[in-house]
Amino acid sequence: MSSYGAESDHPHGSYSVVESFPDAYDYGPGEEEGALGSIGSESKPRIVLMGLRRSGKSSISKVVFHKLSPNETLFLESTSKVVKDDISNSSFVQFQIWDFPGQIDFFDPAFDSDHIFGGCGALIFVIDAQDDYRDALVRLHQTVTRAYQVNQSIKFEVFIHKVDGLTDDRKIEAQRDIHQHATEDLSDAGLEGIHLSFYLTSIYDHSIFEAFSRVVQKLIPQLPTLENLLNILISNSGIEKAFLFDVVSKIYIATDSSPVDMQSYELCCDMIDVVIDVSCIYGLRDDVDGTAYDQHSLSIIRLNNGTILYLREVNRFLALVCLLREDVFERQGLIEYNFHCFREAIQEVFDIRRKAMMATPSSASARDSP
Ligand SMILES: Nc1nc2c(ncn2[C@@H]2O[C@H](COP(=O)(O)OP(=O)(O)OP(=O)(O)O)[C@@H](O)[C@H]2O)c(=O)[nH]1
Repeated sequence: MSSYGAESDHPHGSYSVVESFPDAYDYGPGEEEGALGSIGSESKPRIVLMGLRRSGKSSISKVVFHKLSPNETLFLESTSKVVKDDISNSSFVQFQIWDFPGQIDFFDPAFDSDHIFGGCGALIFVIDAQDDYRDALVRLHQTVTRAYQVNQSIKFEVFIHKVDGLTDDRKIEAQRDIHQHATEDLSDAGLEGIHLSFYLTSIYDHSIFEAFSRVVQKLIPQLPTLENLLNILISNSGIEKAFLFDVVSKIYIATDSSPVDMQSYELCCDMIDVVIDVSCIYGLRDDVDGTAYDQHSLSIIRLNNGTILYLREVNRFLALVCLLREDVFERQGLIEYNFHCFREAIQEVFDIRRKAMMATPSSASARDSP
């Protein structure tokens, strides 16, 4: 079973807001229908992808948000224009990704850094770890200093990318080296206050989804509330680990506060694929319009090591996926009860946000726009 659909099959994502550089910088507020009503494109948090040519920026965006198979990225053409991509997968994960061409010139007068960095929530800088990365470090420094001058609240995220080609030792060495040089360059420039986060990523495994999850989480104001709710759920139900997933992108928007290990995350991602694939094949009725994921979506998978994977629909975008021991699952009734309380609490978080958005003039004007 494949988890990848053709780009046009993507159920929620909208793509291809391609505008030519430099005209790309002026565009009016668009409208996007999300779970919370219409949200103007400009009011969505923006994630900017930058890095040298061929570092893998477009591949990351396509694999994570458009279900492109990693092998198909081999045929991607170099980006010559800024590609603005509205991500509206879930009511929580609503943002824009701007994919910049590698050859972008900050000193070009057409490069309007106030506009680009002003509304930017996170800047992801992609470094090809399989290549000589000295030039990339210079560009990283230029990018970060320029962006910081405009907007001091940007989260700077460095993806040390294409690590599938490296041994474990070389991965650690590359991370240490890049971390050291990047932070030294900043402190030499008197910018110790800038915090960079580093991630080892590859489109050929789950690391890119995990890294993107952590970037997106930083842009979700409700994160502490969600984490708290998950902590309460797991401690009262004997669950070992719980993730709140955006089903379409497989980004986890929150997890409990115990550390995340990649194996658990991969298992949960695979479970979502299995549930969606099986539902697509056996769960859809010919006579009724339906989706593979709905309020009836529920799955329990027993592994041969005494672990249970448990998936429940939370709302039409989000799923709770948990790992727990088989003996704990004997108290399934308790888990079900706690889950219902959890789902209601999540609904309340949504309601508060919806009311807050209705009350703010900017969202009201976005809703009123034609
Ligand atoms: N091995 C490996 N190759 C990757 C990975 N990600 C991307 N690539 C390859 O890197 C090449 C360049 O990828 P692109 O996504 O086009 O790079 P880009 O940064 O958008 O390039 P420009 O548009 O020129 O700025 C493609 O052949 C991808 O298949 C990865 O994680 N591992």
